[in-house]
Amino acid sequence: MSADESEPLLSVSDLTVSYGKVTALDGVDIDVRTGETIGVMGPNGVGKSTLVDAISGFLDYEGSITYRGMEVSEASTQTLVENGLFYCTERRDLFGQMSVEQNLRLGSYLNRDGENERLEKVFELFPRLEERRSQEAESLSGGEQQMLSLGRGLMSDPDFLILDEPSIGLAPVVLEDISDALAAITDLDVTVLLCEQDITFALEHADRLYLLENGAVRRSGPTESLQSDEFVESYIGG
Ligand SMILES: Nc1ncnc2c1ncn2[C@@H]1O[C@H](COP(=O)(O)OP(=O)(O)OP(=O)(O)O)[C@@H](O)[C@H]1O
Repeated sequence: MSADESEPLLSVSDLTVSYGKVTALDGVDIDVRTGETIGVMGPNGVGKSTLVDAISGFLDYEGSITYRGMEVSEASTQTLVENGLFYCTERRDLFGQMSVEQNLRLGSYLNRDGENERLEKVFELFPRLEERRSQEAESLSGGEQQMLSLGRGLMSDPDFLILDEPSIGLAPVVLEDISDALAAITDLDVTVLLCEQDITFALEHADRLYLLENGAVRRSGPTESLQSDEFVESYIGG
């Protein structure tokens, strides 16, 4: 069976999420297949964080979100994580007074087998974290905290990594490190859902893109086919 005929790993169907009277997402459909890197694009306030919060089971929603065939609203966070889903939020959620290494080891709390090997891999990807392994997380720069957040995600040995704006607020030189790490992660056959405002970053990494506007999917398709799309061009042009 080719990849296209297989069941999606994640299937979002007619998803609507409201905060009181504000409808943040309105009838969104997204499929992610094993091995793909999917970009979800859009400017501030378009609904990207709402989408990934809902997929990770943190929000009530209408419609359906299935991960490995399980309806997310009916699965516990532990079940989702045990089934390979890991969510790296733009908020990073690090434990500031714990060391870099302790934060990383927390990522593997449900799966200690192979933890030390995974730690070595993360340090290979991010030598700056190894140099700072005993330093408190809150004393890291923004870019280093982003590396730590990504590294902690990898410590869970994920099948499906959800990244909410990994490029946000980073200086270009740090962005290059994050970009290299993401390329290495996708080479490891981890399926990735990448929410991004930075179109250059998304175009570089995603196999397919969904462009959101006002809480709805405005365009979707393979990255190459959207590169010359006039809506995408107008978005790049600002
Ligand atoms: N807790 C909340 N209560 C009320 N409205 C909310 C809440 N969280 C988000 N919203 C609204 O929902 C819409 C989508 O927000 P969301 O954070 O999902 O967008 P986003 O695309 O992730 O933006 P950003 O890139 O700025 O993080 C916005 O209009 C936002 O103001």
